[in-house]
Amino acid sequence: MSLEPFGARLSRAMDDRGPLCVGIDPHASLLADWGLSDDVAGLERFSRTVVEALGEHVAVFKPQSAFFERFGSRGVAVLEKTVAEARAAGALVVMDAKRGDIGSTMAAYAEAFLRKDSPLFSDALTVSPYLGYGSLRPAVELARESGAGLFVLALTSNPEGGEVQHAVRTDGRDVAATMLAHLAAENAGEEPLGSFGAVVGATLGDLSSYDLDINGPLLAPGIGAQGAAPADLPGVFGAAVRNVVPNVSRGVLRHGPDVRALRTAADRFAEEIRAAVAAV
Ligand SMILES: O=c1ccn([C@@H]2O[C@H](COP(=O)(O)O)[C@@H](O)[C@H]2O)c(=O)[nH]1
Repeated sequence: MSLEPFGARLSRAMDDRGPLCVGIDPHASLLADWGLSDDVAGLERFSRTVVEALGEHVAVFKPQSAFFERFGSRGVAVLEKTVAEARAAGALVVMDAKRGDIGSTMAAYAEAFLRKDSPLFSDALTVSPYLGYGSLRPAVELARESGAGLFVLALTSNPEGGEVQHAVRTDGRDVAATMLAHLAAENAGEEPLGSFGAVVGATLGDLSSYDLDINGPLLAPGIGAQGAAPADLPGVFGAAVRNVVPNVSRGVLRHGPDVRALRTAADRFAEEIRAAVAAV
C-alpha cells in the first residue's frame, strides 16, 4: 500500500514538530570528538544516539549516505537500521544520496530508495539533475506511486555550484531557474504541498531573482558549520520561507554525545528558525 504523499506528510510534520531537519553526518572527526572509534561500531553508536536524542522531536532527519557508504556493506547495513529507527520514532527521512544517471539506471536508484519494500526506503531522496531533469522521470514516477518525494539540486550551498547552476540556457533562463520551473510544474495543484522539492542553500544571500514559489518544499542546507544562520532565512527565501526545511548537521551534532545537549542544540535552532519565519 502506498503512503500518503510526501508533501502532505511533510507539511503535517512541520506543523507538529517545526521545520528543522537534522543531518545525520557521522564525520570521522565527529566520531573522534564523541569518543567513538572510526569504524562500524562507532558509526552505529553515533547514529543510534542521534535518533534516540531527536527522533521524537524533529520533523526530518537527513542521513548523509556518504558517511555510511565509506564503511562498505556493513556501513550500509547501519544506514538501513538508522532509517528504520528514525521512521519508527515518527520522523521523516530524507536520504541525502544525490543520485542521478540516465533514465534506465535512475530507475534502479529509484528502486533502491523509493520502492516501499526496499531496505533503504526513505520518505524522500536527494537527486542530481546534471543528466537533465527528464532523466529523473523514473524516480518522479516511483516516488508518486510510493508516496515518497524528491529534492532536486537547484541552488546548492557550496560556492562552486554557480558554475553549473547559473549557466544561462539559450532561452535566457539559467539552469537553476529551469529546475525550479520543472518542479513547479510537477507540484501544480497539489495540496497542501507538492512532494517534489528543491535543494536551495541558506548560504546564498538574496534569491529574489528566482521564482522559489514551486508549491513544494525547499531543503536549505548551510546553517551552522557553513556559516548561515536561521535569521538569514527570510532574506534568502522571502515569502517562500514558509516552505523551507532548514537543515543543520554539524551545528547540532557537535554537541553530542550527550543526549540532552543534542536536544538543547536542536531546540535552540528550532526556536531561532520559528522566530525568523514568524517575522515574515
Ligand atoms: O547544497 C547542498 C546540498 C547538500 N548538502 C549536505 O547537507 C549537509 C550539510 O551539513 P552541515 O554540517 O550542516 O554543513 C551535508 O550532508 C551536505 O552534504 C549541503 O551542504 N549543501
